[in-house]
Amino acid sequence: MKQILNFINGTYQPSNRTFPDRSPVTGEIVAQVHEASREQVDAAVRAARAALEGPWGKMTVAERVERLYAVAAGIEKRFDEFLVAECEDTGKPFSLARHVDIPRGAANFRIFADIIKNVPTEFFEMATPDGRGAINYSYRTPVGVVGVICPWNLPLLLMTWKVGPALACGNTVVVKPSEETPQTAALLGEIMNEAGIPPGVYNVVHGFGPDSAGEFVTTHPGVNAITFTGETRTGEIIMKAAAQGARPVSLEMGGKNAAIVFADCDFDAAIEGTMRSVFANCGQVCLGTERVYVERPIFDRFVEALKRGAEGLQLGRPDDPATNMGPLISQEHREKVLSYYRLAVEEGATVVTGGGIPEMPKELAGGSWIQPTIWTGLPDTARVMREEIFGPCCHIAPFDSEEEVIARANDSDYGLAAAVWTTNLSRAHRVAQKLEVGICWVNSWFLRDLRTPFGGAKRSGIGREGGVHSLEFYTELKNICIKL
Ligand SMILES: NC(=O)C1=CN([C@@H]2O[C@H](COP(=O)(O)OP(=O)(O)OC[C@H]3O[C@@H](n4cnc5c(N)ncnc54)[C@H](O)[C@@H]3O)[C@@H](O)[C@H]2O)C=CC1
Ligand SMILES: O=C(O)/C=C/C=C(\O)C(=O)O
Repeated sequence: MKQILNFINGTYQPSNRTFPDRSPVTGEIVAQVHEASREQVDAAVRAARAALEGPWGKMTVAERVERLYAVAAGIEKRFDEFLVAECEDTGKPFSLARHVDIPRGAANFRIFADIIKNVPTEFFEMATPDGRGAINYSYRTPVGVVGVICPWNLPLLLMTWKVGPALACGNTVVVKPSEETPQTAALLGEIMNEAGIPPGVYNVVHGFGPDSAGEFVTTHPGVNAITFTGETRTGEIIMKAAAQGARPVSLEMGGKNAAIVFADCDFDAAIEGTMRSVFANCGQVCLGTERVYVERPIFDRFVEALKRGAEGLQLGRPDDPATNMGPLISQEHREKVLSYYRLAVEEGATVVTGGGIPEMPKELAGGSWIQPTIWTGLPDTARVMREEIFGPCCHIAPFDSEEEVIARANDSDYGLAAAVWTTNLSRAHRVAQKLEVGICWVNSWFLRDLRTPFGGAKRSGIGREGGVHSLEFYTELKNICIKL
């Protein structure tokens, strides 16, 4: 059986306790994961601290950048290994991971290497009473040891989205991958060694949240800052842990994202984009759409077309080229999503399609498969309309005016992302500016320029990462004032 080890101070380390890594596709155990003890987490944090003082801390930006390029190249060189590991853990189709997860894993190192090379600094001249003046300039230093707590939905993509900028800024990291998806974070340790990243810069500790590696990392006084993606309730717990020592947090959390489809949209593009935003990654994307609002004149046509699309999705093994939807991450998560499928009916929804468990071939029957599902007929007050489900499902509601739909889209505790579909340019700007979200796509979805700010409003998060915004979190910005 494959063993997934902790990666501490540049070496792979077993531990006394293991837990199973199950395939969401078949339910079979694919590996045993070594759960880091409190002492191992402490060793990882101490290694990360020591690395700050060692060769890593002494490197020039140019030297760091060369190594980050080598990490990106290392991922690309072993692309297929990352692909297989990621799909084994998540069950997602190869076609998705090949185009999104693995290339982004490499891009996250390359882009932040580029950014750190080119980052400008502020400079202010000032007058002084003696007439000689003074100058001020800002100077960035690493924040220190960064705790990186990751979810399971886009494991390599989201982990490297944090580790890339953290290392570019000269920090060291202790990564806690999700217990569901430990493989690619562990594999990345080999790439780090091959790329000449000194021991202790990148550490990986496996385990769970409470009373396990997640809690040990976030409560460790040697960790200077914590970045997290996952559920809002977990983010709140981590924020409390970070309060001890007044440590900064970057939190990217849940969403209940709306898509707004105006009657003047490019209909086919809106259907294609909404298909992706609802069903990609089996609906397990924090940016995904769970509430679709469609202007009344095209409502029936839209519901019919999305239904056709959902019913055309091919569920199957990740390596089957025909597959375009995988299973949910686990039986436990499927139980959660199915509880919302039942709740939708109890709350009075009309089930347009789906609503249950699909029939799968015998060899896949142990997987966490679920039907893509569409509802209509719920009031905006229904729990299904207000709580994050994180599955391949959406509710479609008609609307009659721009003001009405903006108010309904904004009527949410969350504020992560939105998609607006219209060919009216003025309306696109007007609506996008009024939506209470961190990211608004117009006539697209998940079109990502990594230099742009990324994060959520309201209960969807705190802070922005991406481009120079990541530098705000991963560096201390110091002002140096020199009297001339
Ligand atoms: N919006 C998003 O990006 C995501 C949302 N979710 C939602 O969250 C639900 C729960 O999924 P989980 O994987 O359990 O998400 P989670 O938020 O509980 O877990 C994310 C990470 O946090 C760690 N963690 C959990 N509790 C912790 C604690 N007390 N201290 C430190 N670390 C802790 C976990 O081990 C994991 O690495 C899902 O059903 C889904 O609805 C899950 C993944 C991503
Ligand atoms: O950075 C991205 O492109 C994607 C981010 C997605 C999430 O944060 C998520 O699904 O949790």
